[in-house]
Amino acid sequence: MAAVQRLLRSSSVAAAGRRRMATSLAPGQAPAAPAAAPAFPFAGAERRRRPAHERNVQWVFLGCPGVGKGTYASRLSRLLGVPHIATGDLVRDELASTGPDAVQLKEIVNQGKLVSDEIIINLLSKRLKKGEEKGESGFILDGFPRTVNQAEILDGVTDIDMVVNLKLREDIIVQKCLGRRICGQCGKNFNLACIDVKAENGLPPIYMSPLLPPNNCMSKLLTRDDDTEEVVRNRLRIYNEMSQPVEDFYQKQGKVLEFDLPGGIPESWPKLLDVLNLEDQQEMKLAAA
Ligand SMILES: Nc1ncnc2c1ncn2[C@@H]1O[C@H](COP(=O)(O)OP(=O)(O)O)[C@@H](O)[C@H]1O
Repeated sequence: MAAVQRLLRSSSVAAAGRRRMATSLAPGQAPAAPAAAPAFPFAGAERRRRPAHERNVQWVFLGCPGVGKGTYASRLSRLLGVPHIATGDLVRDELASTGPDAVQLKEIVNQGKLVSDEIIINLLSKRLKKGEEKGESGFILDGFPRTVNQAEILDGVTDIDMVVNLKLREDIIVQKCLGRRICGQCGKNFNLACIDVKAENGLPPIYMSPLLPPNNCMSKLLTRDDDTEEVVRNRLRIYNEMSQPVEDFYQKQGKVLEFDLPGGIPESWPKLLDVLNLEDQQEMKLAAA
């Protein structure tokens, strides 16, 4: 598999995830037992849990709205040959449909609130089922779980190897969210914000260059309806209230890899690969060219 060839270093990432987990458990401490889970419509209790050596990685990306989960999760998914499943994208697809839930969903999303666990689990189940039928193995989840209830449900049906928690200062996150644009034609994401924050109060400086679109996308750029300052601040408040406990949930299982973003993609990507014990051959070829 191309993805496997791209992994130069011998240790598998899933193993790295397991090692990390193992080292954070106290000697003799048993891993937390999976919580009793409400039904996952497709992946019920009867779904077989595949051991890590029989499948690809199963990772979760956590972090505030706009921190860059989508950017790094999709890069890693290409590198590892696993699907990047973003529940925000599943919700937006549903919004764009004429399905019965679309109008009600739009109202919730545009206020920055969370969609009900039932709806989101239903969307995710459908996506996972479709993938399984196509022979997909492993995943990187982005935007799920966002509540402890969702995390417990997920734990009830599958094993998560590692949780990558991306961190960035909140004032920068707001600027980044307000700079986000999507091309209405090709669907690619861009960011017009140029973040240039000087060192202060013991915090390091941060520079993030804008991610500008090519000329042919420039006139087709759209802003998400939920990327206004008021809604972004509401989403951050909801994240701190509902999703912060998800970090604690996985911390207790010893699965969390904390990653403070040092800057934009050119600074952050190689560092992230380094802590994950991965190398991106493609990128190295480009750099050497
Ligand atoms: N796991 C989830 N639980 C509940 N609602 C979700 C979930 N994932 C996505 N949503 C809904 O979709 C919206 C957009 O999600 P996403 O694209 O992940 O946004 P963000 O940029 O805030 O990370 C959220 O504000 C929320 O309304």
